[in-house]
Amino acid sequence: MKEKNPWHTPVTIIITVIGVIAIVALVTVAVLQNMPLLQKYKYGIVLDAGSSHTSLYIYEWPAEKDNNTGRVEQKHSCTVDGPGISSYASAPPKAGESLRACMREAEEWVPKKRHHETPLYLGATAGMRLLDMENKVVSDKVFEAVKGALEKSPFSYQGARLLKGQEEGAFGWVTVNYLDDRLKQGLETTGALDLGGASTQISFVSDNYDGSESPSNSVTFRLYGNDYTLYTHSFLCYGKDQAQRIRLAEHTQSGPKIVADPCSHPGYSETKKYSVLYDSPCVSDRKPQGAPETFDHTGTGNFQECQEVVKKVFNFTKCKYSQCSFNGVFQPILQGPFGAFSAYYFVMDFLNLTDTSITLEDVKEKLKLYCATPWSQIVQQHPKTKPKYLAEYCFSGTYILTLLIDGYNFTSVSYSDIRFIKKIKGSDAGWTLGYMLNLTNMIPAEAPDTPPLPYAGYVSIVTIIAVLIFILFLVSVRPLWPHCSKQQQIV
Ligand SMILES: O=P(O)(O)OP(=O)(O)OP(=O)(O)OC[C@H]1O[C@@H](n2cnc3c(O)ncnc32)[C@H](O)[C@@H]1O
Repeated sequence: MKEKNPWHTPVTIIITVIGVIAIVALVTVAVLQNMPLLQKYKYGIVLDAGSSHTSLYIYEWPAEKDNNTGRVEQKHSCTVDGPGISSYASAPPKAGESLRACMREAEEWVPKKRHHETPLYLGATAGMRLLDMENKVVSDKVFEAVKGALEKSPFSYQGARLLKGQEEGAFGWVTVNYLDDRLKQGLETTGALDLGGASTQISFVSDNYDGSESPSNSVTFRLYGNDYTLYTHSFLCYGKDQAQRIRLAEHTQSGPKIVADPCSHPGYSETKKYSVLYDSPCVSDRKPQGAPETFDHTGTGNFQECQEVVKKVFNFTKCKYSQCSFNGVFQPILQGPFGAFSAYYFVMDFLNLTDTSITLEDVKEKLKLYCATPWSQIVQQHPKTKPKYLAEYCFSGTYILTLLIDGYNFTSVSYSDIRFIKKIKGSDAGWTLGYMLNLTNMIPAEAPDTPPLPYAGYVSIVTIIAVLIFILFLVSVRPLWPHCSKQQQIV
């Protein structure tokens, strides 16, 4: 006699098989329906036409995300050979030609099938702002030349324009905070310090700034459901190249033949043209009368004296607001942290001073030693560095410290809130990404709705519920089974 297993009846087997098939089908459909699709990307290109040079940035983001809410990252950058487009004032068509190599590179980096839908922007900054002030006709010709070159590309050309200083500052702030994920998460924001060749920008959110005092310094944003009133100011002529001109103009008011410069290394000597030094709207009205054609720019390498000379670049006498930075410009109380990029980074990185936990006293001591180092030794130690940069690091470091401390009122305590940065998560810090995010509406005003569960959670819950339903079903039909009695069967 063998006891027959009640589960081995045909009805039970059929129900079980159907149930298992149903569970497998349900889970498979749930998994397939929600499986991430093969990643496809969209692209955007921005050209930063700066005073010293032009850079091209290619950005990429996942194509399948709704409302373009996927994370945007820098895929590639290309530095255009030669100077900034404003330097082609005497030969505007060359400004357009200069972009050709980087545009060709972009065609290789962006998949061909995406070319026609990839937006292409060019934004020109302080170099073109100065040229525009100096000679509007010529600056228009330079713009025509670059527009002509960009229109010929296979990308979706969206325009080349002059950025306002305020836009440059605000979009730099957007970039830094977007890359740091501070906007999406509604975290306290980071201020942005940008030092270019011809202008410098400071942008930050301060609890004691609501835009009512000096409204021209305020920019308001609503991003991911949060409102921001940003303080921003751009100082034209206070980028490091133009500040160097203003400082040298102070030295050369009497048109001397020899200029003994405390901001250049001892032993440094270079013959320079007065016409070149004063060829900028930042200094052209100060050109000394009856000066010789050239002067000998020699170095004495004295940091303290250099600091004194650099301080003269700023005007601290007048302020019609509750508080000012310099030149009578309103600035609310600083509120950090801050990210300092472009020339702030290039210079402080070269001088090994990006670590802001070093005290300001130590930073000054290091600069003092660096400025006093003979020029021959500097050249020998840095054979690969561009001589133009090398000759100016003592000035540039001194200028950065003076701008931050005397100009913007950073103290020995708040100085440590500054981070000198080049890239954040692989993307360059600068205005270009913020500009593209804004023009493509990629940062929504309201926080996008997100599914209540992540993908893995969703699949797990569907599986568990399916198994539970099946068990429940089996239990509920059990009394109907024909051979489910506890009696033994005689076989
Ligand atoms: O914003 P604007 O004012 O138009 O200027 P830009 O766009 O040309 O300014 P960048 O940020 O590209 O560069 C800022 C300055 O840093 C200089 N620079 C670039 N690389 C450098 C390096 O490695 N060392 C020192 N200086 C550098 C450059 O010549 C500029 O004077």
